Amino acid sequence: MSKQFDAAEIKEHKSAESAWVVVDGSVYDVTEFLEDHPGGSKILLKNCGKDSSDAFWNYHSEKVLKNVAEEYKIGELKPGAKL
Ligand code: HEM
Repeated sequence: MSKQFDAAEIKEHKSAESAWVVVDGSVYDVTEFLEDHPGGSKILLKNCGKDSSDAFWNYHSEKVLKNVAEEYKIGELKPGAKL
């Protein structure tokens, strides 16, 4: 079973030292990806520490989630957790 995170923990990871994004209930540690993000580190960092599903789907296809994000997945948002 994958690791589950509560909202408080996710919110702590919103800096270049540790940057997590949540898309559709999955949690991704994108710290190492910030500088490689084709859309730039700034916009990605701005969306860390929170649920960025809407922002994510504005700019990416399903392929990006499956092929690129998967590598950075560290777990799931706890069911019922409110971000
Ligand atoms: C797991 C997190 C993310 C991954 C793995 C990721 C990956 C990528 C990739 C591979 C691209 C290249 C374009 C493509 O292939 O579609 C891209 C572009 C982009 N991403 Fe992300 N991204 C992530 C999160 C975000 C978030 C949260 C935002 C916030 C809005 C964002 C904004 C953008 C923008 C603005 C572009 C440029 C789009 C363009 O040039 O048309 N990304 N991203």
